Amino acid sequence: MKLFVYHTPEETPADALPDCAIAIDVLRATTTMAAAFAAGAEAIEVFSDLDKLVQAAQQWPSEKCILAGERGGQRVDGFDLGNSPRDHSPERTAGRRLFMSTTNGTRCLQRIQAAPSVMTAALTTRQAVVDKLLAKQPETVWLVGSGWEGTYSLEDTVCAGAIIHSLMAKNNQSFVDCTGNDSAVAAVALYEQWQHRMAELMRVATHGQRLLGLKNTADLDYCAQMDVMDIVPEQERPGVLVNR
Ligand SMILES: O=C(O)[C@H](CS(=O)(=O)O)OP(=O)(O)O
Ligand SMILES: [Mg+2]
Repeated sequence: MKLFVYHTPEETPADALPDCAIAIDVLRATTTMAAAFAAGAEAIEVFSDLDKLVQAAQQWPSEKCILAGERGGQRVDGFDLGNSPRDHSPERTAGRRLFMSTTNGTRCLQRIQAAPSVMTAALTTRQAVVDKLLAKQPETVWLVGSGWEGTYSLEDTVCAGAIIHSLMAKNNQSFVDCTGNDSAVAAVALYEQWQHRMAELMRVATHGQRLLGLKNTADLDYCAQMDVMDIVPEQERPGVLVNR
């Protein structure tokens, strides 16, 4: 298995696809997706266009649907939820279908949706993702950070590094065996530097500072947790994720 890290969706090669592509948006879309599945969501449909999202949701009984939309870090007016993992509970989410749009995570999933296998990862689900990769053994894996509006986000790359770090340890492999590009090596170094200080890293990261500006420290601490959920959202068809 060779792992390639791309800091943003825009960095991925236009003329190639891996066997498995993994979207990472630690703050907060892929952390929130895992939280929704942990609370019993039936599926998550992702959209970049809010009008299309509303039209798709109208095809379902309203009691089955949750409209989850975020712009500028805040809930979209008229939507049920924004993009907080703490919004999800079995009472609110179990058996329901999320129709979701966020600033960066949605764009990342759309960029990789043609890959034969597509998953999402977060720090909360790092070990579950590693175990899934060990079971599936894809030859090539892209770990794609969602970044922020086309620029690099520290927390996404540290999550990519955490995944590679664990895979190398479990397989007893060297960097040469496991990493496919220089960004993968750098991501592991970043993880090794911060692995015991994830909550601090969230506060150093510009994305974390944006959320702090919105007085959202609780989401930062939630998203900084490592290996707390045995959930791996996987693409069933383009734009639709399920928890198999
Ligand atoms: O809701 C989020 O955390 C971000 C938007 S912002 O950076 O806070 O404005 O969206 P995401 O798609 O999860 O990066
Ligand atoms: Mg983000």
